[in-house]
Amino acid sequence: MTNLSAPRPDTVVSVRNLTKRFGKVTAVNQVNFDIQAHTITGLLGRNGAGKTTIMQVLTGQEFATSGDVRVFGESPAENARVLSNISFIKESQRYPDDFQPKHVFESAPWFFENWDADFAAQLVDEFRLPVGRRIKKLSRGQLSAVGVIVGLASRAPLTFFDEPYLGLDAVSRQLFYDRLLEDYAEHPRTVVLSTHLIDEVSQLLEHVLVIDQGEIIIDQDAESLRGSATTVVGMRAAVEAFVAGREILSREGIGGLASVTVGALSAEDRLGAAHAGLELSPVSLQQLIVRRTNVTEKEFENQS
Ligand SMILES: Nc1ncnc2c1ncn2[C@@H]1O[C@H](COP(=O)(O)OP(=O)(O)OP(=O)(O)O)[C@@H](O)[C@H]1O
Repeated sequence: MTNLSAPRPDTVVSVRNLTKRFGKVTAVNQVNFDIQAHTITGLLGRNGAGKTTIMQVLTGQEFATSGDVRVFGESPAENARVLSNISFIKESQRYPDDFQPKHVFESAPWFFENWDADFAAQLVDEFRLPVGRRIKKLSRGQLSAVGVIVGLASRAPLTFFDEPYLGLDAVSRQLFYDRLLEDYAEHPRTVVLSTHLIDEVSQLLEHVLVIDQGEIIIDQDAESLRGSATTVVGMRAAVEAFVAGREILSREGIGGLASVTVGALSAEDRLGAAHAGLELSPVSLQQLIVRRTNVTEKEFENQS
């Protein structure tokens, strides 16, 4: 998919021809990509696409079937030096019986040398997390908050969030996005975020990796991806004249009005559209990805 040869010097993750099979299931098939230092990358895709499997291989929790995976220039498998620089936050995290959130936060400095206890305490307040309650008794959202707090306050040089906020309400999710962005600006690090809530995180993402059926189908800067399609709306005849000869991604219309989504437009194209009395609107990242993964938006929302 990408122009892959030798990784750039600021490459934190480098994946070459990665295949991971579970018995007869090929979860990840000949995948190639790099992740650059100090970026926030969205790892996106439908259910069962292979996102978690990729993160498990990158964090040394699963072995690759074949291919080469480098994290900070080394194989992550059974590599304590690499793993001490990684924080992997996932919904299925298990804690010892009888553990309370405060025990998690007290033991975190053992694992994360950049752990910021004050930041963790601030987040506990903001997420209203009952730190003295047994983890087993926490609500789903409170359990997610434990993971999110660990992921943020650990300030690991490489942090993976795998659907970290299942159960978090809209206010708490916004809090997570805000704190992530603020803290990332102050303490730059490399973050990989796997999510179905694409539009919610869209503004956070600098790079987008989309995986579909075990293969990378998009590996692109978020900015250029956003600019890769535009919807043109106006009187049918004017719209049709404007889009003639262009790549058409979708087309809708009602009466004399038409709405057509086309590929990237130049500044000159945009001026031309304005002169023709046409309205241009950006296509959301979610819509773009849904189109490329070939499902209807309804189907996508149902599985999110
Ligand atoms: N331990 C396993 N044994 C057998 N199959 C597995 C195993 N782990 C994952 N798979 C399969 O590999 C594929 C990729 O799974 P993975 O969990 O990586 O997807 P995902 O993109 O994270 O999905 P979701 O968005 O639903 O979490 C799926 O078809 C899944 O059923």
